Amino acid sequence: MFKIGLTGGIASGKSTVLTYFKDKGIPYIDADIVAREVVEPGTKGLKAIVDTFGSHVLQDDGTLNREALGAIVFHNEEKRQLLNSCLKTHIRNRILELTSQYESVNTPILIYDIPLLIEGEWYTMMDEVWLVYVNEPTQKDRLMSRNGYTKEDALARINSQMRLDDKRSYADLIIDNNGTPQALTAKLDTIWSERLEPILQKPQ
Ligand SMILES: CC(C)(COP(=O)(O)OP(=O)(O)OC[C@H]1O[C@@H](n2cnc3c(N)ncnc32)[C@H](O)[C@@H]1O)[C@@H](O)C(=O)NCCC(=O)NCCS
Ligand SMILES: Nc1ncnc2c1ncn2[C@@H]1O[C@H](COP(=O)(O)OP(=O)(O)OP(=O)(O)O)[C@@H](O)[C@H]1O
Repeated sequence: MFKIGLTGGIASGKSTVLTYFKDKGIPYIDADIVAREVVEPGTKGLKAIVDTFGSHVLQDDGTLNREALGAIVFHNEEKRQLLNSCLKTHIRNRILELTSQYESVNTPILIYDIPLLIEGEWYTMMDEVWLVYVNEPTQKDRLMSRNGYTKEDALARINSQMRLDDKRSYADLIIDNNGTPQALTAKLDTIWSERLEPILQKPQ
């Protein structure tokens, strides 16, 4: 199974790139979805968060108050590390479990969308790392308009991740997404025909 680790920074365009390949029928694992699964009510992940941060990060219905927790962890490095340690093992185990399931049915290509692929050292298990790259002003503008964040909130989130420029040296392929959506699609068409179709055409 050919494993592609798709990464970038917050709002750099990973989901947009992933959607292109999803539409081509390529299986994927989305770490943001896994990170939501492992904090559903009744999970060990949610218990670890409540034990660490207190029950005020829960909503009345017992689900995680993501906004409240985000407001804490994206403005405080130490608290963010605490959150990471609450969830790291649960996220890791679930991603490895899903990987085995895809492996067992001879999936030819699996794409992992993992925002913290480099920081979390996931890149070591990938055959290729693809970085969706944007410059910081574009990243900030897209994040502000997608999430309605203030400039300060957008920068707090961007600064809580490794700089995109520092991620470049880990990448086998850099997908520049500073241009228009049409320019991105044209790049993805080339990647599809030059890199992925040949793998799919090989006898499995
Ligand atoms: C703090 C939380 C509750 C905020 O939730 P919210 O719905 O506002 O954001 P969402 O989960 O959609 O994440 C948006 C983006 O923030 C970035 N991000 C999320 N967690 C982190 C983190 N711990 N460190 C740096 N960036 C992060 C990622 O780029 C992600 O794509 C949530 O992000 C969370 O539970 N994070 C910890 C889990 C984690 O590490 N996720 C990253 C995937 S491996
Ligand atoms: N080339 C582009 N031109 C203009 N807007 C774009 C482009 N690519 C993506 N966007 C927009 O930028 C925002 C961020 O993109 P996307 O959600 O794909 O990023 P992401 O890396 O998956 O973010 P996150 O890590 O927060 O999940 C979205 O609103 C998306 O529609």
